[in-house]
Amino acid sequence: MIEWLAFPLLVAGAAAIPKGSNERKSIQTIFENTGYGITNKKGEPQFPKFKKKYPIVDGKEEIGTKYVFQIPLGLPATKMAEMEKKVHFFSDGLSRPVLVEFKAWVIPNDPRKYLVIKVFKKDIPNLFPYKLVPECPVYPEDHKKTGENKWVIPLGKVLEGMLWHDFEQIPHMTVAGTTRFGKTVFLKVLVTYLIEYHPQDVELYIIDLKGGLEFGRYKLLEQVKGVASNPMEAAIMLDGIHNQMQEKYKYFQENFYTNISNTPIKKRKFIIVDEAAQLAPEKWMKKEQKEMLGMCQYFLGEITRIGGGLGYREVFCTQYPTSDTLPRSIKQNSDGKVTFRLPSGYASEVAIDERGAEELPSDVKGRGLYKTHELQRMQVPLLEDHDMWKRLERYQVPQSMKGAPENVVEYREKEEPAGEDLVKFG
Ligand SMILES: Nc1ncnc2c1ncn2[C@@H]1O[C@H](COP(=O)(O)OP(=O)(O)OP(=O)(O)O)[C@@H](O)[C@H]1O
Repeated sequence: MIEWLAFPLLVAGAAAIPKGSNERKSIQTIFENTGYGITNKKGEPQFPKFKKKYPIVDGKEEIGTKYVFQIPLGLPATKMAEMEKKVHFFSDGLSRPVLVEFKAWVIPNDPRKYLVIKVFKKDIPNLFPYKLVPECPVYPEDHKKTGENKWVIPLGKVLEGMLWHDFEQIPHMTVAGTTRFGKTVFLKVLVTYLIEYHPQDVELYIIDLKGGLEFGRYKLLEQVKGVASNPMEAAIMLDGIHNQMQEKYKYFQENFYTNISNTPIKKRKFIIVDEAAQLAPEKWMKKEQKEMLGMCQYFLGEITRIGGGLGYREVFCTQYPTSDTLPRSIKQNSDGKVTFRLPSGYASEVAIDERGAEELPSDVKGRGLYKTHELQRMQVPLLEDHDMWKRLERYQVPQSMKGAPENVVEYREKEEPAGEDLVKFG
C-alpha cells in the first residue's frame, strides 16, 4: 500500500543536515527527515525529486533561488496544501526565509504542478520607508499626467518584492490590528497614495471614531468630502452615501452599465471607517442608539454588497475583530483582508479566516498579513506625518471654499456623457 509517511517517526531517526551542504541537498534532507513523501508498495520511501532551479529576481537584484521538485505519484494534494503551511520545516532547517508552493506553470511551457521551494537571501525589512515604494508597474510612467484609470495602492514589502492591492479587482477591504501596530499609518499610506495618483477622481469619506483627531486635518483636502467623528455624524454620512448609491444604481440600470470599470466614469468613492468597534451595538445602550448603530452597520454592509460595481470602495478597520465588530455581511464581501498583530488566534480567525496574526512579532510595527485567496506577510511602508503633509498640502483648500463638508446630505446625479456625479453638502 502506498502511504503518506508518518513524519514524527522519521523525525525521531532523522539525519542531520550535513554541514557545508548546498541548499538543494539540505531541502532533500528536510524532505527525508520530515517524512515529506510516501512509501510505495515495496515499502520504499519516495521523496520529491529535484527538477530545476531558477534565480529569483527583484528589479535588477537577485534575491533568492527557486527550487522546483516533482512530487512522487500518489502524494495527495491535501498533503501538499498542509505542507505549504509547514514552511518553518524549511526556514528553520535552512536558516533562511522560505516560501513553499504547489503550482502549475513553474517551468516554461509545462502546465504540470510542481512543488516549489523559494529560498530568499534576506527577510523582509523591519522598516520600509514610504519614499522607497517603487513606481507601481501597472501605472505608466507619466501616469500622474495622464490620470490613467488604475486604482492600485502599495501594501508593503514582501519576500518577493512589492505587494499591491488593486481596488478595481477587490473593491472592499477589512483592516484589523491591536492598537499601536500600524493601522493608522496604513490608512495614511492608502489615502496619500490615492490622492497623489488620483487628485481629480478620488472622493474620500472618512468615519473617524477615535475622536476625530487623527483625520481632522483631512477635512481641508479637496478630495475629502466628509469626516464624521461620532456615530451620529457617521449615520448621517452613511445615509447620504446610501441614497447616492441607490440613485447611481438606477443610473446604471438606465444606461445598461454593469460595472463601473466598463464605463467612462472616472470617479471612485472611498469610505474609510476607523474604529468600527464603535459602531457595534451593546446590550446596555438605549434602543435609539442601538438602532442608529445598527443602521450604520446596515449601510456599511450594503456598500460592500452592491457598491463595488458602482464605484464605492470600503475600508473597514477595527482593533477588536469579533462577530459583533466585524459583521458577517461586511466581511463576506471584503475580499482583501489586512491584519496587523492581534491578541489571539481567535481574533486572527475572525480577521483573516485563519490563525497567524497572533504570531506576528510584537516588536515590529507595521508588520502585517494580507489575505486574499493566499496569505502574504508584509512590511507596510512607514509614512511619517510631516512627509505626508508635504505631499498633500498642495491639495488643501480653505474650509470656506469647500462649503461645509461635514456630512453628505443630498445627492443628485447629473447626466453627463462622462457619467460624473455631483454631491451636494448641506
Ligand atoms: N509601517 C510602519 N513602519 C514602522 N513603524 C510603524 C509603522 N506603522 C506604525 N509604526 C509605528 O507605530 C506607531 C503606531 O502606529 P499607528 O498609529 O498606525 O497604530 P494604530 O494601530 O493605528 O494604533 P491606534 O489604534 O492606537 O491608533 C506609529 O507612530 C509608528 O511609530
